[in-house]
Amino acid sequence: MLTITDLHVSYGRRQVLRGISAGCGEPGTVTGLVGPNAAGKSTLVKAVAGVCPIASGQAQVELDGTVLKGRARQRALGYVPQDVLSSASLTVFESVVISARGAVEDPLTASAEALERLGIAGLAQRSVRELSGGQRQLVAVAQMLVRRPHVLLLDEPTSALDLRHQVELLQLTRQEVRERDAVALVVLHDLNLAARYCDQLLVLADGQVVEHGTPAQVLRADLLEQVYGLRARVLDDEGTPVVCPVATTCG
Ligand SMILES: Nc1ncnc2c1ncn2[C@@H]1O[C@H](COP(=O)(O)OP(=O)(O)OP(=O)(O)O)[C@@H](O)[C@H]1O
Repeated sequence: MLTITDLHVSYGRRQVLRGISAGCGEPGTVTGLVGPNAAGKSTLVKAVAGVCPIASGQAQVELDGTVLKGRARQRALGYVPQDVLSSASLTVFESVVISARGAVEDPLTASAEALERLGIAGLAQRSVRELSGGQRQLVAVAQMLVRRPHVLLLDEPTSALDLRHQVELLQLTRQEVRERDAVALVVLHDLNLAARYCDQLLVLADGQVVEHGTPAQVLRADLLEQVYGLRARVLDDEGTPVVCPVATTCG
């Protein structure tokens, strides 16, 4: 379980997160973190991942009734940052094995399995440096998944992927958390993918939570207008909301 309580984060004197509180779902669920540019989504994920200092409040990770601290907390977290830059002169397989070390019993087998699950086993012997943006993004997810974290933190994991790979990655994320009773917090800009593959959505704007609920509860025309300044119709596809922007004079 991941529980965020009254979390404040500042960059210098600039307050970016202003009292975020949210429980990120029951075990086995995916929470989509959505909202406009500069809302504070990446900052929230970084604060939970422990890579950006928290001014006040907390992001508590609980496993089997115990609140995790220190190294145990870090081990339970898996983080894929927004920019997966790598200049490492490693092969894909080596980079995943290094990530797996210390986290799983058999890093070689676990790494091969992770690459297989992501459909990138064919890249195993390629140099990470030579990969395309989308391939690199999938390798970064493999490096995270291979550690079998309890809390998966993915910051725009689909930004470089084609539609098929976006769908497959989100399906895999959902399958992974369900199989292992883990939780995932996933930053997404595509509201229709978020609606389809997330159990709940947390909407941030200007460093605060605007709405939190199931996709059908959250994705309403009035909310889209309020948060994004976007006129849209929201259709219903057998219980899943589908956002259709209304054409403006320039569109
Ligand atoms: N390292 C930093 N130093 C100073 N300000 C920062 C830093 N990182 C982010 N910010 C500022 O914090 C605010 C929130 O940024 P953040 O990246 O968390 O937003 P976001 O919701 O993830 O945006 P996007 O959807 O555009 O990726 C922005 O105003 C940004 O300029």
